[in-house]
Amino acid sequence: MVQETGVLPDHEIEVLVAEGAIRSDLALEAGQVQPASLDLRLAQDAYRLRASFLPGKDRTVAEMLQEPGVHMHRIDLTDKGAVLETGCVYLVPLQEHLRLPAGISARANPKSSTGRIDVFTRLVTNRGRAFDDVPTGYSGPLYLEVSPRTFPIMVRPGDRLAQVRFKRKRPDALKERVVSIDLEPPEGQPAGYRAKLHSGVVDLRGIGAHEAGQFWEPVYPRHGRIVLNPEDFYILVSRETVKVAPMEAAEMAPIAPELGEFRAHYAGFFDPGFGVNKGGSRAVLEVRSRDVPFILEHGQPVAKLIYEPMAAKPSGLYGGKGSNYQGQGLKLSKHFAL
Ligand SMILES: O=c1ccn([C@H]2C[C@H](O)[C@@H](COP(=O)(O)OP(=O)(O)OP(=O)(O)O)O2)c(=O)[nH]1
Repeated sequence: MVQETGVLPDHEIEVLVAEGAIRSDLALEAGQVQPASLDLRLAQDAYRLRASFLPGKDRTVAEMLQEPGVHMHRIDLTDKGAVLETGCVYLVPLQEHLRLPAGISARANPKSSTGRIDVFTRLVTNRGRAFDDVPTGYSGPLYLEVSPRTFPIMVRPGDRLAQVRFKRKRPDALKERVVSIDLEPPEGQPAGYRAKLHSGVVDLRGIGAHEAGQFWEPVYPRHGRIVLNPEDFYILVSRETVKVAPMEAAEMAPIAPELGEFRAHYAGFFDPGFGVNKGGSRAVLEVRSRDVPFILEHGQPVAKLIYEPMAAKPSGLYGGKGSNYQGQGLKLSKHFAL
């Protein structure tokens, strides 16, 4: 049954494609429509920006890019791809364009695999005054701001770094669940991983092709505690198992600004069906401390999951073919082999 309000499932996203509300230069690929989101694909070039920007209510992104000093150079991704460097901000046009009907808005997030390699992405739209939110009625192109933080990344046209959810009206949250950190792993096992700096390029097409030990070192807590070094990026795991029912979609959000100077996630969408499996699935958390060293303790709340209703049940749920993180415990991104 289709609800008045809620997050659109795969089959309703396909209707948006058929009706021209989602258009793209090339036909959609298999797996691009997920249970409650659409993966967005990089187009053919990338602009190295001097600094991140929002166009503001009177300008398109293309107009902004033409202003003096906004971008430093254009990089062609089409030949052998290109390496995006750490510490730099890039803007990449996406293959997908939107012409949203009244009552449908969209919201983007990095994909989990993107967040897990410490690549920060945000969606930018014409006349946009906020990142990642696309208002109802938006008609125009989409751009992705990409900034690799720890590892340089090799990208090519068609790579899918971010995803977008579509919402009918403004669904009220169904519930919230606090997510806390697990720093008491089984005997002899790490509680997480810390990224090694200056370790090499991560090729986004290289699934399982990178030796984990070259890029990560295991983290072993003492007495259920670790100290986050402000320069470093950590992959940790939730103490709770997370479950998202077929008629729900969840998004991870900061728990409260007063919680301290660290952030516990970059990639926030949890699909319908996630964790609905024997044994459950943990949330993988991307953690970074800002400015000061920070003591993290077992069971400390670090984020919350906000659950929203689906507008209808998806035809496919998370955990089917092509899902990389169902049933996960502590897990690095799919690019690494342990
Ligand atoms: O910070 C996060 C974000 C997501 N997830 C889980 C829930 C989500 O349902 C699943 C897959 O997320 P996403 O679709 O963003 O990842 P992906 O990179 O596309 O992986 P897959 O290929 O498995 O879809 O990973 C986490 O554990 N931590």
